[in-house]
Amino acid sequence: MTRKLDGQRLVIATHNAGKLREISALLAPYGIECLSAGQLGLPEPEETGTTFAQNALLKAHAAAKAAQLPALADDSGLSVTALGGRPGVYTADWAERQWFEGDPGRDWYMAMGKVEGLLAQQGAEVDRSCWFSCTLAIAWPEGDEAVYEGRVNGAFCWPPRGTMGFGYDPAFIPEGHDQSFAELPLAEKQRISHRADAFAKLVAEQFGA
Ligand SMILES: O=c1nc[nH]c2c1ncn2[C@H]1C[C@H](O)[C@@H](COP(=O)(O)OP(=O)(O)OP(=O)(O)O)O1
Ligand SMILES: [Mg+2]
Repeated sequence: MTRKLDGQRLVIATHNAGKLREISALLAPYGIECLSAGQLGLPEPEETGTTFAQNALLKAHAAAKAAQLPALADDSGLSVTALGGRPGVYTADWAERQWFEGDPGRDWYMAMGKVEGLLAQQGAEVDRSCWFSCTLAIAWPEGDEAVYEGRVNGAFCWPPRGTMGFGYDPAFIPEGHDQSFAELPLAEKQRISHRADAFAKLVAEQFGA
């Protein structure tokens, strides 16, 4: 049986401000006090896994152990069909500035441009379909764990559009919409996103009857 959250406090084991905002909003109706990894001064573990689940578990266990509280981590990324699912688990790495110019920090525009560059090599008629994946992992200090996976399909658009959201949002148009995740109101992203899909499964198991 999966362990369930029984206390009020939960560490949100992410150093990404955009994720923290979305996860805190998704948790708001459930009376959970969210403590962020940044707020607690927790280190950012190296993401050595080769799957979203491995990385999410690694981040959740590291935070749970360090804070001695249950912790929720999110590992996510964008997979492009015509690129064989890349960048996938390596989506954040593609945005590392040092990858481009030996300079720490992240540059989403450069990373989206790298995806576009690889797609453009395949010609104007290239399949632009892609999907965002999100794996949420909860870990407890005693070692228990729970994993929830979500996905949203869409198309990679270029040039990027919109100013809301974070990361690759300006280049992603979810299926059934004409606007990118960075143009849609946050409430709509929170209804259909990969994170929302994983979160619905978490809610059903953790907070369900
Ligand atoms: O809704 C999203 N909208 C736009 N971009 C997104 C989204 N969800 C994930 N992404 C991108 C951001 C990052 O490049 C990668 C996740 O990488 P990932 O390692 O899971 O997160 P991260 O390093 O930014 O923060 P942390 O590990 O501290 O949670 O996928
Ligand atoms: Mg990361």
